[in-house]
Amino acid sequence: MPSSLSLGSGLDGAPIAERILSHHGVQRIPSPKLTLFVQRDFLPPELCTALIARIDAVRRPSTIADANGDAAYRTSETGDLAADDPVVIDTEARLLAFTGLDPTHGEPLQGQRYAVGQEFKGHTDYFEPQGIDYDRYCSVAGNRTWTAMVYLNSPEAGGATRFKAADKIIQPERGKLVCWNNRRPDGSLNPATLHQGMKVRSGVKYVITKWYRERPWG
Ligand SMILES: O=C(O)CCC(=O)C(=O)O
Ligand SMILES: [Fe+2]
Repeated sequence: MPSSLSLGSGLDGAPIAERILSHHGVQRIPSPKLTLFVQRDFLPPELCTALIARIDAVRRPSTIADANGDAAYRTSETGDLAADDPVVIDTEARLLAFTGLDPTHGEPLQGQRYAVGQEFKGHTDYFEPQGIDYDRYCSVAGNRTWTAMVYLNSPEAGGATRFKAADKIIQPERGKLVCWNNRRPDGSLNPATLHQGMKVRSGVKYVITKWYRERPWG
C-alpha cells in the first residue's frame, strides 16, 4: 500500500474528513452530533459482484462482542476476506485513496450477508470500555476509530442503515459507501453513532465492512 496516501489512524478525524470531502459527489449527512458521509457508486458493479462471490465462499453466522442475551440481535452471516486476494487488494486501495485511513490500522476486510428477516439491531461499532470483552478485543490495537461500509447489491426491500441521532435512514444501493467517525472531534467515543442494519424484507443484502483502530492491527 502506498503509505504516502495515509493520513493516520483517524483518531484525529479532521484530516480524514477533509480528504473525504475533497472527492466529487460525496455527501455529508447534516448533523451536529456525528460525522457521516455517503458516496454513491464508490465501487463499480463488477467489483461488487466479485466481492459477493468471495463472501458466499466463506460465510458463517455473525458474532457480537459483549453478548447481551438477545440471540436475535445480529442474525446475519459474516465472512473474513483474504488480504492477498486481488479483489480485496483493489477494494482496500480504493478505501485508502478515498479516506486516507491507514490500512495498517484496519481490521481485515469483512463481508456481511443478510437474508430476509435478518438484521443487526442498534449498536455502536466501538467496544464499550466497561464491557467484559473490552480487553480481549482492544488490548493490542485499541478501540475503533472510523467505519467504512459498502453495499454490494440493492435488496428488493428493507435493509437500510439507520442513524437515529442524525435522523437518517440510508438506503442500500449497489456500490454505495457509508463512512463515519465513531469519535467526537476530541477523540472521545461518540454514542450518537448508534446505528442499526434494518431487517431485509425482500431479497438479500450484502455489505463489506472495514473498521479502523487507534493503533496498528496485529
Ligand atoms: O448492515 C448494515 O446496514 C449495518 C452493518 C453494521 O452496522 C455493522 O456491521 O457494524
Ligand atoms: Fe455497525
